[in-house]
Amino acid sequence: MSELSTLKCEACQAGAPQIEEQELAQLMRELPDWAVPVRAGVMQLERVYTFKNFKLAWAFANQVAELAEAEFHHPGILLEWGKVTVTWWTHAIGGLHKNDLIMAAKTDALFS
Ligand SMILES: C[C@H](O)[C@H](O)[C@H]1CNC2=NC(N)=NC(=O)C2=N1
Repeated sequence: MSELSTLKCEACQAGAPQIEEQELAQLMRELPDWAVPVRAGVMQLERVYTFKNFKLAWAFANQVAELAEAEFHHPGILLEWGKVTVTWWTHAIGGLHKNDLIMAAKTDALFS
């Protein structure tokens, strides 16, 4: 269990700073299976989880949705046959906040 996954998201509003590059690099060591794409200038965290069939992928997608609602921090979730792609970023700041890394670690904890 990563240390990140034990943390709680902090309330984050527009104007909050994006995570610093150095802290991001350090914390990404706890998220080895996640990529950091930049889309339309927005830095994101993304991981593809694979499953034996659609039903298992669907169940995991639902768990991620429940987690997001519980933390009131929401990802992009792409559900396909045997795959779920989860993308975290903070809409309010148009980039990555430490909350996104916490949520990525919590998402990994659902999968393990
Ligand atoms: C209105 C606004 O979307 C809400 O305050 C919350 C909901 N969930 C959220 N989720 C994410 N990923 N980023 C946000 O900025 C965000 N804001």
